[in-house]
Amino acid sequence: MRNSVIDQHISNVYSSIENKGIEKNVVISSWKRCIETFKLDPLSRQPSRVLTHSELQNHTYPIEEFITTAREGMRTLYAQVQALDYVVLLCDRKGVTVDYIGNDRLNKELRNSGLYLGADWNERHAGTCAVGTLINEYEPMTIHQQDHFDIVNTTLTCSASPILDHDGQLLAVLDVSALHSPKEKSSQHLLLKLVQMHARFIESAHFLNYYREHTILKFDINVCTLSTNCPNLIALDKHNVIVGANQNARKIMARELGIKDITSQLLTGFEFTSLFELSKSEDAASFDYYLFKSRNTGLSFFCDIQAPKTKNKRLFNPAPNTIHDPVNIVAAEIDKLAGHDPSMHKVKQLANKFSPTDINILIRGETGTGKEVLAKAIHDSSKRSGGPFIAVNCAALPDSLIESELFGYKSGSFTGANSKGKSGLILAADQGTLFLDEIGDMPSSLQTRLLRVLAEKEVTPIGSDKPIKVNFRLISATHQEVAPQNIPNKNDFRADLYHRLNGATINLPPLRDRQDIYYLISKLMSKKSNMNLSKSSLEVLTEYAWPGNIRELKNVINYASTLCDEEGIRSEHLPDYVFTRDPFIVNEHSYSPTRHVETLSEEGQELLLTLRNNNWNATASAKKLNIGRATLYRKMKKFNIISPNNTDLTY
Ligand SMILES: Nc1ncnc2c1ncn2[C@@H]1O[C@H](COP(=O)(O)OP(=O)(O)OP(=O)(O)O)[C@@H](O)[C@H]1O
Repeated sequence: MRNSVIDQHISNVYSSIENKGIEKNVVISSWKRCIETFKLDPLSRQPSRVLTHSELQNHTYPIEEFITTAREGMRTLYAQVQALDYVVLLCDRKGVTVDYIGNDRLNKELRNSGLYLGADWNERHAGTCAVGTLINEYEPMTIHQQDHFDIVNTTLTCSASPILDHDGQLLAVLDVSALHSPKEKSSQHLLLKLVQMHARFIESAHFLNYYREHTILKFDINVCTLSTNCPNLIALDKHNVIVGANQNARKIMARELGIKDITSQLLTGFEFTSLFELSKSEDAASFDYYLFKSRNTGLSFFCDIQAPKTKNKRLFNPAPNTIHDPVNIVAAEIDKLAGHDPSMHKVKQLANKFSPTDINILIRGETGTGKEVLAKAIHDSSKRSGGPFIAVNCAALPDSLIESELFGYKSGSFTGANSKGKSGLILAADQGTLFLDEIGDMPSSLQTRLLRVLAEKEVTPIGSDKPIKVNFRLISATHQEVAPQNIPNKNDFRADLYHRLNGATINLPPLRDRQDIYYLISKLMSKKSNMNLSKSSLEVLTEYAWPGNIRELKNVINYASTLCDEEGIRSEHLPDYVFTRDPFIVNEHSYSPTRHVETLSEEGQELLLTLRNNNWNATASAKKLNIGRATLYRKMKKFNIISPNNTDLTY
């Protein structure tokens, strides 16, 4: 940056805070705070403060469900500003970026400038900036280029709007920012309006989600807004007592009651009919709606009544779509697979895109990451959902049975066969979806047969010469690398079959890389009534590496909920091994093979548990198992068990 620009900025900052006569504005008040309260230096060139993964989780956990709700609004906003290279940030009430949508192409620059997930935009660290200054001033604002306090931020432009909760308190901040923009601040005027509008959408979505188990009155003077983005919302309990109202409805009620403070608790607890008179509309154009009239001011409103949703149906579903964006709406079956996590967001987008098609999908991911659950969600949201979903684990079937199980056989075709014959699992999937798990374990002779079925769309049972037409969608899964070009020495997976299976690939992230573990825990715990999880046990579960992924998490939740009392799960109810930070050496560059105790055979489980109980000491473990050390190593290799420290046990 040129020296003259820097000098000008510094002189502006210091002269304006000293100039008593100058008109007070939010930027100058903020500069003053930065110097006098936060003791910041505009020349410090502080790199942006970015939280670590676990620090960030402390900010995302408490508002996990809200983040999921806000996502839809962020996406619609991003769709409108993307072409101009703006990014969308959602920050919590402390200024930490808890969600982010931006252009991958500019990733490095955006990260360096703090326009990224985990960046802390609190004024205390970042100086004057739209998010941080809004948190202090409580009003929508644009902080443009030289308005920023720290010299490193003076090329940015940021426009932010508050998102308030149903008590009128600051819940989050929605922001759009860009690395470069025209010099004039007025160029950002429309962007600020856009951000404010989307902040209101998100507030409404959050309100509707929060009060989903209550009756909700959507009302307005204008009948047209009732079915889209209704500005006024009131929630009633089953006795018609007002339990919540959004900002606009609070203003209307405050007028009605003659109360000035719209954040006041006084605005709830009234029986609705003591304030308003409700009747059915007689106007033909709006006969679907009710009318209500205020008893004091005489104002009339059209009203739509939304009945309470049942608990189970809505729990953890994102907010109802107050924002209409048909292209981006993710099918509910797919959406509920994950909470707020960037890589699962991509998975959901891909699954949503491919589910209506008949493209063959290959799902890759470590054991227990939810490959079958994803395949079922794709099936359930596809046009084949009325048909069968047939799941076959190729690794679990012995080679001798897999052919007859899959392709079926004619009566008397081989010794031991059922005398009536069997139609086979491929035919059972007719009109539905066939899910072939562990496809990498399919014997090579059967790969050729499967390829033929896929190419000709007909199956010939063993012992028959009559092919039968079959119509199914194939989803396959693997925890290992099957792409032929990536395994030059492994020629037993046919390249032509690989290409046929892999119309599209979806990579499922391992649980240790996901940011929505809290969502998954809540989801798994919601099946147990009134179950709580203490903060310390949540921290333990967050730090653990989860080699067995969601399957292991599910087992741990089941284990702990069996041991715990009515107060819920505390650390002492968790199994010992989750306190180990690094239970296995996990190779991040390949699909790690089965290493989790529950996924091993009985022999493997015994071996793993003995090693764990003997602190991975080879001599002690071998002695306990009554085998030699060489046999111990051989067995470890067989079951792919690797010591956490990998030094005392080498092969
Ligand atoms: N999104 C999810 N929400 C809740 N439970 C899940 C989710 N995904 C997976 N699970 C649970 O985790 C377990 C493992 O899931 P699944 O069988 O789909 O994994 P997988 O990757 O196919 O495993 P494998 O590779 O061993 O076949 C199951 O009990 C499943 O119910």
